[in-house]
Amino acid sequence: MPRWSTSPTSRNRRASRLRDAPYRRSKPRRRALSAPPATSHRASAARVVVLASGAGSLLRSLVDAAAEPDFSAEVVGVVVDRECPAETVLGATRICPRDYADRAEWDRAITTAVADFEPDYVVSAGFMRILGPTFLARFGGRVLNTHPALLPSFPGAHAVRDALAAGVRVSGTTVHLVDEGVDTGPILAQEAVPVFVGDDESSLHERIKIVERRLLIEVVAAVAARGVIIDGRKAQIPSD
Ligand SMILES: Nc1nc2c(c(=O)[nH]1)N[C@@H](CN(C=O)c1ccc(C(=O)N[C@@H](CCC(=O)O)C(=O)O)cc1)CN2
Ligand SMILES: NCC(=O)N[C@@H]1O[C@H](COP(=O)([O-])[O-])[C@@H](O)[C@H]1O
Repeated sequence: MPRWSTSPTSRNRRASRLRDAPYRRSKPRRRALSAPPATSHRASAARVVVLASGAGSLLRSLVDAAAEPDFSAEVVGVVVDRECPAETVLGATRICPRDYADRAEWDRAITTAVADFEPDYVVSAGFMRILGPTFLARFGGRVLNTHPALLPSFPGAHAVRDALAAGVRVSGTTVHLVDEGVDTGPILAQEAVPVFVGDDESSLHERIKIVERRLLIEVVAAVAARGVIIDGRKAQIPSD
């Protein structure tokens, strides 16, 4: 499987190469997306933009992990869709509020806002808005999302509430690539989290977030360092 590795070049050439890389197919049904080295403050670190909408605890964990000199990714920007605590985690932050004329216009606006940071990857960490076709055409194959349930169970905006309502004894967290569906993209990693008697949405969600913060950092580090091989509905991070 050919792997596209790109040597650090000018940002413009890199941005256009990144736009093309995810869509070149080496053979039917398989796409390989290498971890393009980024021309950033740390020559080898992949550039990551994080999307958030809420408390931003996962964002904070990722920013703290990426501050370590040997971490394979660097958080270069944050984009939020509303005023929220996540807005204050990193200096380089843009707000893309939902008050555009329609969803297509909002989709174009957030695509531009993210593209301005020239990311290699985008991480949705508590981002509560469905990304549209313009965004996915630009960053498809390079957008990760963390979801507080074991997909395909309990997709959507209220996963923890829905899992409790279903009476499950085990829930968990999923890190997946984002596609045009809602939480339907290829799964990269999952981890189970027990549901305790007496749990409410807050207690269970906090227990899930403890696992999420670690798993998201592990997956972002691995993808940034080794890329992702996408094979139809499945995705695999090559081993070391
Ligand atoms: N194209 C995609 N975009 C996003 C995905 C995805 O899988 N595909 N995941 C979400 C994150 N997410 C679950 O992990 C999620 C967030 C929000 C919703 C949703 O229904 N949003 C509503 C608004 C809900 C609200 O404001 O409370 C909406 O967009 O109309 C579903 C799943 C990130 N983006
Ligand atoms: N469907 C999307 C969704 O529910 N995402 C969830 O929002 C939380 C954000 O926490 P944070 O704001 O503390 O980082 C996380 O648990 C994340 O999985």
